Amino acid sequence: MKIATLGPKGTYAEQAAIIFANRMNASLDNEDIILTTVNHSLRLVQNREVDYAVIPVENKIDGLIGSSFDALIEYQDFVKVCDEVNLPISHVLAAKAGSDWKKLHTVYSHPSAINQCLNRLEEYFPGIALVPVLSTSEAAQKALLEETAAAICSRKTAIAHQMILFSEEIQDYANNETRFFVCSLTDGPVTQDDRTLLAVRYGMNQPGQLYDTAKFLADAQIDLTFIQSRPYKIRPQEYVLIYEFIGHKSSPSVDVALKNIEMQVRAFNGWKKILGSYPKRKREDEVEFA
Ligand SMILES: O=C(O)C(=O)Cc1ccccc1
Repeated sequence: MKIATLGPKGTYAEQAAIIFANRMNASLDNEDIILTTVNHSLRLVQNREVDYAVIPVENKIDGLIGSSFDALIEYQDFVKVCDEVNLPISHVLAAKAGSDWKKLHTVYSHPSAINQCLNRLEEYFPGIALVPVLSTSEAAQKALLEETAAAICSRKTAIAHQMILFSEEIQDYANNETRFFVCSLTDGPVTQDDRTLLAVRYGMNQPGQLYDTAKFLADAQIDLTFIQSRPYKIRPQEYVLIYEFIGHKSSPSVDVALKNIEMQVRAFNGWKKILGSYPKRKREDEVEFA
């Protein structure tokens, strides 16, 4: 099995990919994990160069990771969400061995990780420069090159680089966790505890469009888990709406709602795309081993 995910080595996404491979009883060698960007991971699935992509989509403190949803919309013709991993997250603030926290000037991390620690960082290090990079492990690599920089990353990654820990559990709220989507060329199987992700573009604007979609779901007794809007990047102040709800796309009640939504959006030259159906999973530290 080959899996593409966010790199370089040492990201939380890599941990999620390994957890998913274990769940599938697949053995992974180092070369079976391709460490790259979120967009490129999905492209590798589309081109059949890997079986799965694992991408971060939602953090308990910082919320939905918009750029990952944009990538799912971009690749939706071929790539579907088929599973998820809910990973407990605990960040450290780490720096090159020998650095002095009193001289700290810059903190690098993934933008979501920075947001998860914003209050603490402002309290402990007022005026510090917060610099976003593509991942927490890239942040660690950057911090190692500077005497006055630190990274927000996992404890494991900091230890692997022999860094010193200025602070552990640096996130603003306890019991932090991030949800990752697993993506492949097909949706997940029906498990009776599934969710579906739907993207809707309404086309011509009409009052009550969001209400009508929500009503089709409500009429079919479908429970919404979130609605998110993303910019429709080719026209200013226009949006793609993303709905996540309980139920597999192949269940009869979801099918009825989706057919109604299809008629609704077609009437105004809009579109609807199913981004995938996938089992709802427990947080990994609550999973019981057989
Ligand atoms: O940068 C990482 O390590 C990622 O996997 C993305 C991310 C960043 C912050 C919290 C969870 C996941």
